[in-house]
Amino acid sequence: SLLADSHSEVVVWSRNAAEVDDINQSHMNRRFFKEVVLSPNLKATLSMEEAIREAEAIILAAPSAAMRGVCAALRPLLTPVQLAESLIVHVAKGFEAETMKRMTTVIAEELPEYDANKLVVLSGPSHAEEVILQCPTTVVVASGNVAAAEAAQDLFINAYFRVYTNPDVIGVEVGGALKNIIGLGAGLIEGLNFGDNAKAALMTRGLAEITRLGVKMGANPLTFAGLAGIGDLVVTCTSKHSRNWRAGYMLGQGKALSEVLDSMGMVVEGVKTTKSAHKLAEQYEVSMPITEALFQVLFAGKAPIEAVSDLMGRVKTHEIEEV
Ligand SMILES: NC(=O)c1ccc[n+]([C@@H]2O[C@H](COP(=O)([O-])OP(=O)(O)OC[C@H]3O[C@@H](n4cnc5c(N)ncnc54)[C@H](O)[C@@H]3O)[C@@H](O)[C@H]2O)c1
Ligand SMILES: O=P(O)(O)OC[C@H](O)CO
Repeated sequence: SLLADSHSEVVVWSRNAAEVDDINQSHMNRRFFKEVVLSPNLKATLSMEEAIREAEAIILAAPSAAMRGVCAALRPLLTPVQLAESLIVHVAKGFEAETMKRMTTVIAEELPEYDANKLVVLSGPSHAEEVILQCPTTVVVASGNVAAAEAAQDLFINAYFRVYTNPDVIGVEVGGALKNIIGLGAGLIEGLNFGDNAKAALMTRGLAEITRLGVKMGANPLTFAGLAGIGDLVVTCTSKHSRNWRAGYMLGQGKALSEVLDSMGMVVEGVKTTKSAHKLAEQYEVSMPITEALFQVLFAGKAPIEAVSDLMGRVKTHEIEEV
């Protein structure tokens, strides 16, 4: 919808025939956005081949768990011209669960003929529910290739969608993935009725552990002070639109994880990301107490109230690591 506001031909590929019909016939996507009328520039198709035919830019917007499969299906459809010239941008915020790989790594592995350095990640505080209403939104695009990042900036930027560039692909991907864990925690705190001090604490100390792991993985620490770090963390921990926050809220109210996920009907990236980050923390020997607490609640049956009590009772320490 955002791209169709500034570009004449935008085609969405979907597996869902009802969704495709709704977009093509009524210019609506009522499964997700009840009352929004979409641009007539936006078309939908059930055929991936048709969606990417002659595409100058390809946006990969599937959930992280689906990214490898989507790219495997895309590979034989890309023409030599597209492999050499098309921009590929992904917007997924998570890791591959089994391998803990970042999305640009997964995409590069599945599209070996495409220059991996040209891949772009777009991230930042950008709930679709607000972008589609043209509410002012800012994001960051990162690529190892400055020209690719700037091409993505030019592709997406418009009067209500401001796009910054950043060369730090690792930081932007890690920030976008890990903020979802803290979003789950913020919802959980609210579900327990623990108030705003606790939420502020979770966001602040959450950013500390996101930064700690990100830097060990090779990120620039300053990226976490930007849109893909604190920016997205704030929106996920405070917005009524956040699926991660909502899932955490239900957990805090005592609902079981399976019940919560069944009721969402949309991806809650933070659940699988908690498992990945838990493993990454071990691998990189980084302390991530909030992630550990969420891991215990999600996968080891620990009561949320007990997890918070454990967090508060940890051994006393300095705030700033170098001290
Ligand atoms: N929703 C947002 O506001 C938002 C903003 C920025 C980034 N993201 C990220 O974008 C990604 C997708 O999130 P979403 O909000 O669209 O999730 P969603 O659950 O709302 O929608 C996911 C869509 O992908 C489709 N899908 C799932 N598996 C698929 C597969 N194997 N092949 C093809 N299609 C498949 C689903 O049918 C659905 O239409 C996530 O990583 C999320 O973190 C979401
Ligand atoms: O609804 P959430 O929690 O998946 O968050 C969506 C986006 O990442 C917000 O920027």
